[in-house]
Amino acid sequence: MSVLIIQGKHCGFPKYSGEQNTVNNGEYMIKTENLTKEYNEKNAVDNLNLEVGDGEVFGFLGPNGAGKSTTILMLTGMIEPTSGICTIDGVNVALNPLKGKEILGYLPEDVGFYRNLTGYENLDYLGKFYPIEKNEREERIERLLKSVRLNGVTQKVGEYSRGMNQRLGLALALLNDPKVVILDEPTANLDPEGVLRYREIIKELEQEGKTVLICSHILSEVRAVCTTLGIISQGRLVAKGSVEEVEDELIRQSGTRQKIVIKSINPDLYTEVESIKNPDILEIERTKDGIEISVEKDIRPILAEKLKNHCSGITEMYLDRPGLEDLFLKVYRRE
Ligand SMILES: Nc1ncnc2c1ncn2[C@@H]1O[C@H](COP(=O)(O)OP(=O)(O)OP(=O)(O)O)[C@@H](O)[C@H]1O
Repeated sequence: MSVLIIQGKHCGFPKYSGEQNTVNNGEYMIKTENLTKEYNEKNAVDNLNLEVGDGEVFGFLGPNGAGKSTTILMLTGMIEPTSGICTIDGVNVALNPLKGKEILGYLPEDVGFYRNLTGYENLDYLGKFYPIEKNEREERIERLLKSVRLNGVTQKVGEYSRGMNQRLGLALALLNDPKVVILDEPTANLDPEGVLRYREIIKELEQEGKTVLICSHILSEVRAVCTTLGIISQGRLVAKGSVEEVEDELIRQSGTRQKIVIKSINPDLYTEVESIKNPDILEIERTKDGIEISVEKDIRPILAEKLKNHCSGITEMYLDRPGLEDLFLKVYRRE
């Protein structure tokens, strides 16, 4: 998806109807209700119900063609839903895209800028579309360019590397000091130093209480910065929760076993664990230096508590399960 923010060809905002267009969302900053987008009689997004709370850093994941970009285009008011609604901080963005733009900062996958202007000139020109005083705008531009390490760069954007272009895109997404930030593949073109700085910026946004939705295929990156994750597949939300909860769900969907491995010289360990009645324990196996417990979810704190008085011979206890990337591949390779 290649988008020029504000003036690009994809900015075909639906007209503001003047209807009542805010709803009470409780604490949700991003909310979709039965959000559907149909293309060629097929639902790219299919009755999607998504809720992202105030201050969450939410990772929005899914295999190719799952409907992520289509969802983001609806959240940013760039395309209209076929049915259902989406709100940002209670604002129905399809009915009031201009209000939505005040609340929202958006970094598209390929952000387009004016090639014959510098980074500063681009931000200054595009920043004039926001209701920000000149002095405030200039101060923010200086600060944001410094934040993305582009301060003092006098090159025209046409001479920027892809990474520099993406960093400028992040600065633009934050220019209106948005409550909600949507980032589409924000690290795709960044070098390792750029990725580190990006992570710091996300931490800063989190500390400022912003709500951030990050769409990325780089799962290790998502895992590093996101407090919650959601997985969309065939236009529907199939898992949502903390990273651990989503991993648990993928383990379930993939039929993978996760194990708690306990190393111990204590011969009574097997019997001790067998006596613990916990529905998340599926199977216990003896190994040459301890036991392996197949579990529904990570119950190490419970085991540690139950075993603390009995099994002084425990030398090691760890969870053995595939990471998010492996699980994702297992579940979605067939799609
Ligand atoms: N403008 C369009 N016209 C017709 N079909 C479309 C259009 N945009 C998207 N689609 C279809 O909708 C489905 C979802 O596409 P979308 O781009 O939202 O997926 P995605 O999750 O962002 O994928 P990727 O990870 O590859 O970017 C796909 O089947 C795609 O072919």
